[in-house]
Amino acid sequence: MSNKYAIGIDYGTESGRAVLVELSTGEEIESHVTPYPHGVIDEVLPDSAVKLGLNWALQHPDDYMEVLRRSVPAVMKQSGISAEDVIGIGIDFTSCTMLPVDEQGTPLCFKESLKLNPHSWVKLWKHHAAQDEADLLNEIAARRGEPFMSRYGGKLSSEWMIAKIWQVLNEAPEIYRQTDLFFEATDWVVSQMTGNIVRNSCASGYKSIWHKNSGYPDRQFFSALDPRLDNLTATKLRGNIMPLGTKAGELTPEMAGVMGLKPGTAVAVGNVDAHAAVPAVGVVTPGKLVMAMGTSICHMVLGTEEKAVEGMCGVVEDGIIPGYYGYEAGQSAVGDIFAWYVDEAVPNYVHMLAGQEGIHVHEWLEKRASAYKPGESGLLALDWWNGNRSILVDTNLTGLILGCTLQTKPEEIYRALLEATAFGTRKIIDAFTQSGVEIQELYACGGLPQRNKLLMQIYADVTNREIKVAASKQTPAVGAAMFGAVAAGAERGGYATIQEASAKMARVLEQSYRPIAANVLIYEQLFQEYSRLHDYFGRGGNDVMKRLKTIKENMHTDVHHDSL
Ligand SMILES: Nc1ncnc2c1ncn2[C@@H]1O[C@H](COP(=O)(O)OP(=O)(O)O)[C@@H](O)[C@H]1O
Ligand SMILES: O=C(CO)[C@@H](O)[C@@H](O)COP(=O)(O)O
Repeated sequence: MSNKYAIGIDYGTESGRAVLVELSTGEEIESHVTPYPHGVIDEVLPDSAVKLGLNWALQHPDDYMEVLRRSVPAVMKQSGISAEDVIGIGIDFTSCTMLPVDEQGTPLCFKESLKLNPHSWVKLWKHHAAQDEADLLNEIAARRGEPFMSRYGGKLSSEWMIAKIWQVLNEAPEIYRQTDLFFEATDWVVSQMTGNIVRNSCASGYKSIWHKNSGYPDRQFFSALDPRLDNLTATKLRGNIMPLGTKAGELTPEMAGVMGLKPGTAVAVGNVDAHAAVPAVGVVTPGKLVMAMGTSICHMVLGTEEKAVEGMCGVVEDGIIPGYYGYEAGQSAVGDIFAWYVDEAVPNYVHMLAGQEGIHVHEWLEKRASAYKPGESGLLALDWWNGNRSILVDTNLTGLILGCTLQTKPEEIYRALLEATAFGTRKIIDAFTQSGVEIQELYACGGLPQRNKLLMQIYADVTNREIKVAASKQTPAVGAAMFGAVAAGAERGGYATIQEASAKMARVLEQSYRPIAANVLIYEQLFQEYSRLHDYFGRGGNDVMKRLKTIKENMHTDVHHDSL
């Protein structure tokens, strides 16, 4: 029998990437990246003068289709393999990235009459404008003693589905009324490929308060939020919810033509980006924390029991690997913080020197920052540039750098920012282990681990744990391809289970990062200081960050009104 292949597509924040993977070894034959033509829409709606509010982040649904139109034919062409031998497709996506569609599955923002309404567009995972709804949801759920709250670390994020839907209802009831379904973007793309409406258990579990045994919360809960949401789950969230690895359907002839593949190719149910990465680094058992490190970090670990962990994003049975409870926590900004610093705050001379050395500013800063010992700069930062997802679950928190003097150098600030994100991860690890979810080893994947060695050494030192690094630079896409192979099934040359696929296809680099004892000691001291700042600013000791944000929002509203 000829070699068989699957295609995995990873839909990130800025781009979608397709990889073509050989199934017996996991070898990545070809990959192709399509940057989203419209990128992240956070200022003005496309082709319009409609300005977006603070904390908005939207996307264009056609950008996702563009990835299918460009990247899939590209990997097929580059590889020269026959479409007959591609037996499965899997996709993974940022989440909760959601959109409203009509009865035909057409996104409402494609309609002339609705396209100027920001609520008709895709709300990206990092859309943070539903915080009021999230706060109220948490208050009402706590008052009612809703049992599901313990599965979500005691608080639901404004990034998740119900807060986002409620914001649509509050601010654009006409869009809510015209919405037939609210979709996770991953499920919408699968529906476009197969013609079937199938939701995936992973995104539904983590982001939409769905539970394998008890389903969604009852109608009384939704009525208590808002009587207009009473029947939400039976109407606008309806649809079969299927476990990961299930075949959602087969590629339609039309989409097969667009993608250069065969009609009938198996398509797996959608998945969440970070979660797809777990089997792709070979993690199918408990005790191993997988960190998907990119724009943000998602932390995933498996367990055999359901435990309550402060501030986790969720624990979902079968949510990552069938047969286990999958735990997820996360930091809403990591690479994004470093990007902010490089783009917005690094002095011009650094850009010039990096240019003269022919290296990227990140590399220049990393090189210089590596010359410092932990603690040597006297700086400490709080990594809340995009709020705090875990463990405080509060998007109203903001960033902080402490200890600057007239001598402070850009590379010292860069190092303090790297360290701050490592302390954020350490907080998450401590929350898990203190609640009885074991973590012995760390695995890292995503865009950061192979780009920044200093960052990885700092993480090993701050967490005092060895970190293994994924061999692939496209780990979620490889994981998605594995699920595509499982959807195709063993009889067609794929795999019967994700565990089998992982055993054959997963790969990590030989070189790992081990903690350096001297650094561990200093970082322990710095972490104690970080924890004091964390609690002071994050747990009500001083709500200055929130007061500043309120003043800013009020000023923004005034300025906006003045300019009308
Ligand atoms: N050398 C580097 N050191 C630290 N961060 C980097 C470096 N190069 C890129 N980044 C950051 O990595 C992030 C992109 O990560 P990636 O995993 O590729 O994307 P995504 O999170 O969208 O999947 C960006 O936020 C970027 O600023
Ligand atoms: O929240 C999740 C997964 O649960 C992510 O999709 C979100 O943090 C975005 O991830 P990226 O940093 O774009 O890889």
